[in-house]
Amino acid sequence: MSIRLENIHKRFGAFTALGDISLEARPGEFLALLGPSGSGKTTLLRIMAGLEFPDNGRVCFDGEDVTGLTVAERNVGFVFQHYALFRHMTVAENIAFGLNVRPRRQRPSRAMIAARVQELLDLVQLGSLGQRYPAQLSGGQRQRVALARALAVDPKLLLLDEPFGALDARVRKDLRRWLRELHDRVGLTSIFVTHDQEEALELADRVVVMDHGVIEQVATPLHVYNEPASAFVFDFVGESNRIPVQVRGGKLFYLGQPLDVPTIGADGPSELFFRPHDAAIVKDDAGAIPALVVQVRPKGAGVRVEGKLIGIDRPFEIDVALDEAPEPGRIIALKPGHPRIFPVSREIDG
Ligand SMILES: Nc1ncnc2c1ncn2[C@@H]1O[C@H](COP(=O)(O)OP(=O)(O)OP(=O)(O)O)[C@@H](O)[C@H]1O
Repeated sequence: MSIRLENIHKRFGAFTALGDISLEARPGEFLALLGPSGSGKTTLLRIMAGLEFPDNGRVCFDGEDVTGLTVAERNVGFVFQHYALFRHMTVAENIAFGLNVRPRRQRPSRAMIAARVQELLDLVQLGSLGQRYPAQLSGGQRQRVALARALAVDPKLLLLDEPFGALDARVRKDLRRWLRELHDRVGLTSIFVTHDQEEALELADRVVVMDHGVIEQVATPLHVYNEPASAFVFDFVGESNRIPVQVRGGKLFYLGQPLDVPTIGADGPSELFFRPHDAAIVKDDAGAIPALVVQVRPKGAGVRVEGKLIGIDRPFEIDVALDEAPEPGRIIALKPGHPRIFPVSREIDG
């Protein structure tokens, strides 16, 4: 199923939670809504589910306008972090819930429901735990039951709001992979809310980066990481160093000195961004950025060098090979690789 949002606006009193959101998820796609707390991710997901209604705009499923339909009429599956399992019901009863509450004429027979529950238990790899109660399961197992419950009604669209938020890092990572496989196997269209960039980049076909109720960028994980559309996206989707610079006549200046960095962009105050693993320590300090090394720590096969930029007292982090590790206390010359330059804007000031 495809889902299309057209010019969605949502206000809570005088506060605009969603500006003007237009977005499309293709059939079978796995989309991640990524953004900081309060950026409007959950509100957007609730609007798709039919738990919240927009002030303006349309929600279409497979081209059909469903904006006015309730959650019960939309047949979507959803898993919310705080949408807990029913404690007084067994795992099997929890999974069967959505089928059992159907009006009599639409309800499958008891035997069919039991068979469907077993099929879902097998799918989420909890085959023999149907008679347990939620309190007798681990957090990760509970979230898998919540997923099975969401899938019981055969939704074409699965909406997930930080479903693994409360779990520890290891379990989270395993469940993430498992969820992606499940999505592919069942042939769903899934939309996943997270504020964790690693989760979004690892799971999604495309990432929707949101801030202050608007979409900053929609692109594949590789594209948002390597070609971020704004300073906000650069900062939010990975580790970054940001340095205040001036663009003048196609050249870049840092504290009045020219930097040996290719520049495209309009004249004016700007910020230079680069990732820690894209920087090098160079011998020649002409055109480079002087920095004081404070700490050197192991990182992967190399080291993470941390310290302060000389002249502006701003921290930096770069990753270099072990045999290039500088001594703490030394002054080095930094050369950014794959730099991006953005004019100074609201996000950077903020
Ligand atoms: N029912 C409501 N009444 C008033 N304001 C609301 C309501 N629901 C959400 N908001 C506000 O709308 C904004 C967006 O909230 P939303 O929950 O969509 O953000 P989010 O990106 O999902 O954040 P988080 O990651 O913290 O869950 C927030 O500033 C929030 O306080």
